[in-house]
Amino acid sequence: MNENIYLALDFPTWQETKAFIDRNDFHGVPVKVGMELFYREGPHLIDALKQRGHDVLLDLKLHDIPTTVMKAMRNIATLGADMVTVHALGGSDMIQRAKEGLTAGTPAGCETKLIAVTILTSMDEMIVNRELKMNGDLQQNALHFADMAHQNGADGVVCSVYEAGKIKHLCSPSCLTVTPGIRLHHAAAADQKRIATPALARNNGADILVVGRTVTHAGNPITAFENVRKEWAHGIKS
Ligand SMILES: O=c1ccn([C@@H]2O[C@H](COP(=O)(O)O)[C@@H](O)[C@H]2O)c(=O)[nH]1
Repeated sequence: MNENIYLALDFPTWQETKAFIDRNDFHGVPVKVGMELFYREGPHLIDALKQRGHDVLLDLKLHDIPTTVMKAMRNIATLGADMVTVHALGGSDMIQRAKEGLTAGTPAGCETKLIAVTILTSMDEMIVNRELKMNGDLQQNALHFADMAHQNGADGVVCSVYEAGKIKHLCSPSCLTVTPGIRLHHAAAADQKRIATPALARNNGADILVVGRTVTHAGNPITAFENVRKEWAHGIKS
């Protein structure tokens, strides 16, 4: 069952990942694979997860010169992930070439969607304006990156819950909004800055939730995941 809730498999090894999935009966749940696990286990991991019935968001956040990204994407396309990420900060040419590589490498009958990261949810105005010296409002910058990525071939964007509805309004209802930084009430933000509950994500019109530590570090991951599902499906009953 795909409810568009992707569980972030931020574990060091496949052995630990598999043990977590099996222990909590998260079989067939859509998953996000990031750098930590992918750099340890390599490309065969994607096939292993697909064989076990998981939809896979491969979150490698490519950001390099356009030719390098195009060639990397041509290889990534053969892995069979459902979505793959690049940084929008790479610019319009990089995004176009990423799409070109993805299209060229994708086997017939398969599809891997290209998703562009706008502004990381671990960043706030302090970082964006004062450290990175980006001008203007964080949200306006995120919307601009989303629009640029969409116009250059991205199928969707990674953004915080706070930008999701606005991005869909600006770009297109078909532009997928993938939202990390999800926390259940009272869960620690840790290194995230723009966090939100599943209920707010629902209210703000996000398409896809990425849930990591609010489930994986919970005392009871099954209950935590169930609570995410309930809020995402029904909001919070007052
Ligand atoms: O802007 C972004 C882009 C990607 N991520 C990734 O999502 C998960 C979130 O993990 P939590 O434990 O729920 O904080 C993680 O894998 C990040 O690499 C993001 O958080 N923000």
